[in-house]
Amino acid sequence: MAVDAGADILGLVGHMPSGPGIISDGLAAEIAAWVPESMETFLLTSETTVAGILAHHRRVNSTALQLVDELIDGHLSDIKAALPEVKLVQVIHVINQYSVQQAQQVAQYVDALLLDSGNPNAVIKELGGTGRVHNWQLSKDIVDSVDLPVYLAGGLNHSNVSKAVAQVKPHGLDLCSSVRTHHALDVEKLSEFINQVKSMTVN
Ligand SMILES: O=C(O)c1ccccc1N[C@@H]1O[C@H](COP(=O)(O)O)[C@@H](O)[C@H]1O
Repeated sequence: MAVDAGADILGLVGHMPSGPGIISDGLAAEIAAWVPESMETFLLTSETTVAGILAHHRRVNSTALQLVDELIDGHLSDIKAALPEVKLVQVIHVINQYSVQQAQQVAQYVDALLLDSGNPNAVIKELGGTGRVHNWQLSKDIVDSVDLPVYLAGGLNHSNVSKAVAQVKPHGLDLCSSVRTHHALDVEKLSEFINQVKSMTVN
């Protein structure tokens, strides 16, 4: 569905404490093996140890790992050393000025950053898929202060995406809630969003 609608990257959402798009590792592996080679597959993992992340990747075999939480043991460079061919994308949940420092600290160890609106400190952690917009000025500060691709996520939809792109100037966009109906991916909403983005780049 997402391939037909014109998406460049497929997000495969692993086990999460919350969020609408979770699928089993078995299904994620099937999708990762099936998509055209030109398409990237981002495995969203909430694992917080190097061993857990490597094991999750072994089960799915995606082209990239989207780390939606912070590591509690080991280091990002251990993951890179073990999986040099896999793109590492660290999610920064943009909350306050500390988020900008956090982004700057991890930037040297990963291939890209993804700025989202979760709350890892909530009783039930929110690690994405919230449908909420965050402070785009902080996101802009991050884009301006790191030298790697930065994706923007968090509450994006067809009516706010032009403003988001104009303000933050991200490398790419990621979204979930606004292209779903009754929790399932809605191809019409996704096509509408992608067409909106494509018309912005043409104009
Ligand atoms: O998609 C999900 O269900 C999900 C669950 C838990 C963590 C991340 C998840 N997806 C990521 O959430 C953001 C965007 O979410 P939204 O548009 O604000 O709803 C994006 O990075 C997705 O990859």
